[in-house]
Amino acid sequence: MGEIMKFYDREKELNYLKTYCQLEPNSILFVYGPKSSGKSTVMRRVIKELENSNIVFFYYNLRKYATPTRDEFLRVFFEKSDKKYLLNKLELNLGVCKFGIEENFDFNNLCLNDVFAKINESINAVVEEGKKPVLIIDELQKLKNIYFNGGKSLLNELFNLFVSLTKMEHLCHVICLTSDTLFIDEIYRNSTLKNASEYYLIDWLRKGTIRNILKEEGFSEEEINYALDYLSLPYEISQLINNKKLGLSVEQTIKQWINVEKDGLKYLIDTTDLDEEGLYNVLSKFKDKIKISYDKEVKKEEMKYLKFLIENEILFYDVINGIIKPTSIIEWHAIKEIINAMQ
Ligand SMILES: Nc1ncnc2c1ncn2[C@@H]1O[C@H](COP(=O)(O)OP(=O)(O)OP(=O)(O)O)[C@@H](O)[C@H]1O
Repeated sequence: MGEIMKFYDREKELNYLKTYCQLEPNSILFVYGPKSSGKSTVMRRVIKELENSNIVFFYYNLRKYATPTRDEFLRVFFEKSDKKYLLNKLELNLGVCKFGIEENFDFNNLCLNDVFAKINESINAVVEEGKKPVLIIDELQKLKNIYFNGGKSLLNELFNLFVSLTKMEHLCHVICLTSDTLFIDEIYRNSTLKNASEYYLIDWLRKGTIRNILKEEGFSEEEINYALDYLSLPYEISQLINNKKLGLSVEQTIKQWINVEKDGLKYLIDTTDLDEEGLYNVLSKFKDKIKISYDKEVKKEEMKYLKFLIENEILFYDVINGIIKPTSIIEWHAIKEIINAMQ
């Protein structure tokens, strides 16, 4: 699917990530950003554009799994084979790899040390062939609740392994993608990862980019100027183009989107146990501005409301830059309409 679709300009992000993959591994990279900002799409594009380089990508996409169990994790990450690494059949059109594990390996009796030894062997096999291994995990936070014998948390142990592969041994890049920003917040405060990780934000599309795309797609100057006040995410552009073909005006499409978000937000407020006033107060912070500073504008007692809105993907919390904003500009307009209706 992704391959037929148009890819909208992400020049800066592509260059950053492509260059990053070719530098010596030194830290774990966390790629984060608002919901649907295009993190996976950019990453997959990076892999495609580097397909003829000497990089071997181990790419795992956990998006497809609700919450993987320990067994599912093992089956996603490893495949029985006499090779140390082999093509990942779940991602055939990307030409990425997966760790190999001996035929007689007993998945049921694996301990974490065995798992990590296997990962190390695969990565070293790549290095010995004179190639560069890069490990990418999309939606890493889904491994959060997996435990191995002795109650060891898979994710915590993985972080230790990742620090060793990158910062200590400089063997392999580790790139983790997530749109769960409360998870990024946890990671940011995790002591194992202090001074061992970097963060890269894939944010909304820039206005200039959106303008160029709409121009190329034959939208009028008037339509473009209208749309620029509302669009921020790549899929909104594709949908706007489709809707135009289907006879809907730019204005109609955008009004519908805002209504959908408004409805969703109202439902959320109506069905939560949190008190409405607290929620509205927090939402009111966005009345006249699109982003707020976590340091300066959030009081301790407001945190539970903010957390609720972040968990439900109404707001996006960028811990690295210390700001909170709606997940999209459409969402911002929905929030403003809800606050205005209150008064
Ligand atoms: N640069 C782009 N050009 C065209 N379409 C894009 C681009 N980036 C993203 N999209 C489209 O936007 C949608 C969301 O993209 P994607 O899944 O990559 O976002 P994400 O940030 O990884 O999402 P999530 O928040 O779910 O992790 C997809 O339908 C994708 O095809």
